[in-house]
Amino acid sequence: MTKQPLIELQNVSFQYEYTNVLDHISLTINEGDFLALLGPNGSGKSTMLKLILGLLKPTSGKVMLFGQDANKFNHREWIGYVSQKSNSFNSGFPATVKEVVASGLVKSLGLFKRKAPNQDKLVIEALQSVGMESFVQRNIGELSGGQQQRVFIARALVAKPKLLILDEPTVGIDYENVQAFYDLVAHLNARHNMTLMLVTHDVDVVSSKISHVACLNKTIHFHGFKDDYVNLTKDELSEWYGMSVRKIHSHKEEPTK
Ligand SMILES: Nc1ncnc2c1ncn2[C@@H]1O[C@H](COP(=O)(O)OP(=O)(O)OP(=O)(O)O)[C@@H](O)[C@H]1O
Repeated sequence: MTKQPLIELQNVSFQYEYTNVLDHISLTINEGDFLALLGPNGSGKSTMLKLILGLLKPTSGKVMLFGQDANKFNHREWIGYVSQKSNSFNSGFPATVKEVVASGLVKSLGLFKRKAPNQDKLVIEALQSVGMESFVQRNIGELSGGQQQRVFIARALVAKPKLLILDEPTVGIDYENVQAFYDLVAHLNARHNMTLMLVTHDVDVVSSKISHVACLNKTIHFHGFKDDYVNLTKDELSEWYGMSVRKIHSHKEEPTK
């Protein structure tokens, strides 16, 4: 059975003023994929996300979402997004976990529309899926960074998206919680067939979970299955990136002593 492409970038270029940031990018993400988008600082990852989220328009080329031209795409609720700084609310922030998660329904309901009849149920279900239902009445600022991150995943999940985009979601979270976080998203991918696009500097920690890797540095230097990425040499990667690259450990490799 052929999988539906959810995101297609067709020969997309983008420039800010005079700076060419993305150069003839073609990339397809299919239903069920778990793609890690890797690239050094300034390589264009956030710009690419903004093009996918409809916040920027390509200078040339085309963005297709769920088979439709992104300009005409009117199902934004199918795409969940968790941004880089979703886990840094301080303790005085005046919103409960319930309110934060419910705000994720705005996209599908419209800002000034009435509360969905089943809103409370949807909020609890979303919190259950990230193991945070017992925190529903708590203030978001009282939670740890890792707990806040889970709440923001629930906020992205409450509208039941088909595609979840995570932009460096584990910055500032300790190692143990990072592992738990990736177990959670891998579960969403494997059990709920949720398509995932994860933007990161470091693929090491997710190596066992992802299905595909794309390496971006203004152009796409590699896009393929994770196992093919694992078999690339360090030199190949460094040449493409123009810098030294940390490599994910293949299970075949001996651990370093
Ligand atoms: N609004 C803007 N105006 C002009 N140039 C910009 C703007 N936003 C980003 N840039 C430039 O575009 C390039 C790509 O930036 P982008 O934020 O997409 O990279 P990134 O891969 O997400 O980086 P990082 O890993 O540091 O977040 C950089 O050179 C950046 O300076």
